[in-house]
Amino acid sequence: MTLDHWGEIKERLLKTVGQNNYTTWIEPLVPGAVEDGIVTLKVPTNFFGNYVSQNFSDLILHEINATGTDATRLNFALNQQPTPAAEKPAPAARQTSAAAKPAANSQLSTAPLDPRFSFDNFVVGKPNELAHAAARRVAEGGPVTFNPLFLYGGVGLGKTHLMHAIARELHERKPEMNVLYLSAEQFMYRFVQALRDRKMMDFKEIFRSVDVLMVDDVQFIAGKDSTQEEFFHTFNALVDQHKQIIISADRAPGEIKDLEDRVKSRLQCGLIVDLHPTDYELRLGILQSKVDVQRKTYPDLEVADGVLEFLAHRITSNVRVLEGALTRLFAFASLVGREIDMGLTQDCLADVLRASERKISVEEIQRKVSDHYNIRLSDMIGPKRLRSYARPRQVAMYLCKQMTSRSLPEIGRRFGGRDHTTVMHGVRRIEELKVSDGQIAEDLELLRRALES
Ligand SMILES: Nc1ncnc2c1ncn2[C@@H]1O[C@H](COP(=O)(O)OP(=O)(O)OP(=O)(O)O)[C@@H](O)[C@H]1O
Repeated sequence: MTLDHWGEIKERLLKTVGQNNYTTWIEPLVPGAVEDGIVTLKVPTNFFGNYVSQNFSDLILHEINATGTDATRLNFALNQQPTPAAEKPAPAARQTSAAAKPAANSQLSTAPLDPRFSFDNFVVGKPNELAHAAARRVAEGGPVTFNPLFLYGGVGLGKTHLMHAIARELHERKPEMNVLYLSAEQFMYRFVQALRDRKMMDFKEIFRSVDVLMVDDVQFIAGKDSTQEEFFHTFNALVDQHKQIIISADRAPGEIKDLEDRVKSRLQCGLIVDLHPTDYELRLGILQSKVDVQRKTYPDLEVADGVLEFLAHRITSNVRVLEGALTRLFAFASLVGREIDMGLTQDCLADVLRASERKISVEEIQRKVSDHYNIRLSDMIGPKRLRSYARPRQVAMYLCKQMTSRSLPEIGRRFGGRDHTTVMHGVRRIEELKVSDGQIAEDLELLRRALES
């Protein structure tokens, strides 16, 4: 039996996966036989089949069933005859490797680029300005000055956004360049696949033929010895040829556990830049820019004064959460036909607000800070005015002000019943020192990370 309604199934998938994913991953599929609930789909390469299987098989199964065929499982088989769709490189591949060398081009597929992730809609503020500037520089595609560019930062702070923006910009400026963007997980996956299919020569050729290699979330290969080894060789081969490498991770190379020293030291050779946790101004800027995007879908919805400021103040965890909150707010407001004001925000985002409230407590901050400076908690909170206690105390007050929604008097109360002016003085002092004293800036950064992890 063959699969009926493939056209309709594809149309439904287009709606769920979006145009980009559709053209790259769904369009080239060719329906085959249906036997005992197993639907065969023909795919142009093994890699392609595995990617679709991992990412879209549930959806595809769902849509097949929705159009009346009883299907329990998908089977991906190599398509022996090239299909019109498979003959063309997938758009995502074209996006980043328009003029790839012929030998590599037929095999070079790259992770799809998210159309929302461009430099135009990346909001720049103090915490990310360096990372942004470095990303812009490599996106010019000029001579390689630092190799690799290593971007790191906590969850949801824009690493993937910047990586996609670089790939996109490189493609636009230098379409002849062969740019390969993929996650470290995909790197490993393709490596393992090549080993299994005895295609290591092809694998090496593909990876060594790129002009720019971009690997997202490199911490993923920690502890995976043979993948690390292959990554190391790929890395060296490309650096020797003066090809640009761009890497992202959730922490600095030296802090990635179970990463071989030689890989660490390679990663440390270039420029390492850090996406710092967002500050209030950046969060507000991001919210404003995301409101402009939402307005395209909901032109009639107004956001009352104070709502964005409130969100920027309260949701400090990461940009993804902030973005999700705003999307939910617009969808909810349009459903219930209400204006987006503080009342609606509180109703609609109660869970998010509670979670971010719960996230970091004054006590946690006090504990982390006293551990960090190796002093007793009671000394930090107590009355002693020795500098070795007073400075950590001010650091802790500063972090409480920044990372919790507690007021100055409340913070004062929890620091041994101090007055709010003492807290204010402490916060100001740390703000000054943050600029003039590298050690304090570093301490704050480490503490903030530890608290947010
Ligand atoms: N400065 C920014 N301007 C606009 N949007 C941003 C900014 N920073 C992050 N975002 C948005 O936040 C979301 C999360 O960003 P992204 O996926 O790049 O995070 P990440 O650092 O790669 O996180 P993860 O560690 O989970 O992989 C994305 O939708 C991204 O567009």
